[in-house]
Amino acid sequence: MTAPLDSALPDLATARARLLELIKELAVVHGRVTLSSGKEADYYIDLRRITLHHEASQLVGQVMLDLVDRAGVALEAAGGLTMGADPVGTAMMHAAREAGREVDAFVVRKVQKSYGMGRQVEGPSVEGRKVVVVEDTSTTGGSALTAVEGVRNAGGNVTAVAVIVDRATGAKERIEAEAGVPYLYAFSKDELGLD
Ligand SMILES: O=P(O)(O)OC[C@H]1O[C@H](OP(=O)(O)OP(=O)(O)O)[C@H](O)[C@@H]1O
Ligand SMILES: O=C(O)c1cc(=O)[nH]c(=O)[nH]1
Repeated sequence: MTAPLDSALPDLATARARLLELIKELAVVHGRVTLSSGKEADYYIDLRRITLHHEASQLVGQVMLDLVDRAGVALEAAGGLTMGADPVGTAMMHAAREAGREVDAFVVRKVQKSYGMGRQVEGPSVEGRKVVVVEDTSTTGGSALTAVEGVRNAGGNVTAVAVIVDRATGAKERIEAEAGVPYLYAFSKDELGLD
């Protein structure tokens, strides 16, 4: 018989340290790579290997919810541009639920659906609600800004953009200037030992 998993959440310092360790071990890929923006870089942080990982996913939820709370940002829903953002939003939703809070997740489609409900933002309605737009990582900030626009078009009140890893390539400055909301990140590229 398999021993039951210990479902108790680690404290935040432990969660953060373990998540950093897992990101370094599993997500950082060195080598020349083309990015979403078409730019080239010498490393890639494949955070899907983290957000869809059996242990790391729970840590992502805890750490990202804490990031938003520490910044004093209100949230009733979390999500962003599919697909990198999708498991980040759902992890935060589950972490909030563990803490007895009600936070929904949502998904912003890259293109508005042309049939069915014809929505770009899927999930419980964000209309009139405080929404944090999330990302796994940001480079130019373009994906997060697309999500902000989609949420605003759906009537949501964007309170912040929050990402797991910031690559320090101008996303913070661009998002804060163009969207007019704070840009938060859980880990800097320096913490990952990247230059
Ligand atoms: O700040 P940006 O320049 O927009 O780049 C960051 C985006 O790139 C990646 O997604 P990608 O576009 O590869 O799509 P995916 O989420 O569907 O994998 C990542 O998940 C971010 O969404
Ligand atoms: O800019 C991107 O496309 C990008 C960078 C990165 O480090 N990781 C990722 O998933 N996308």
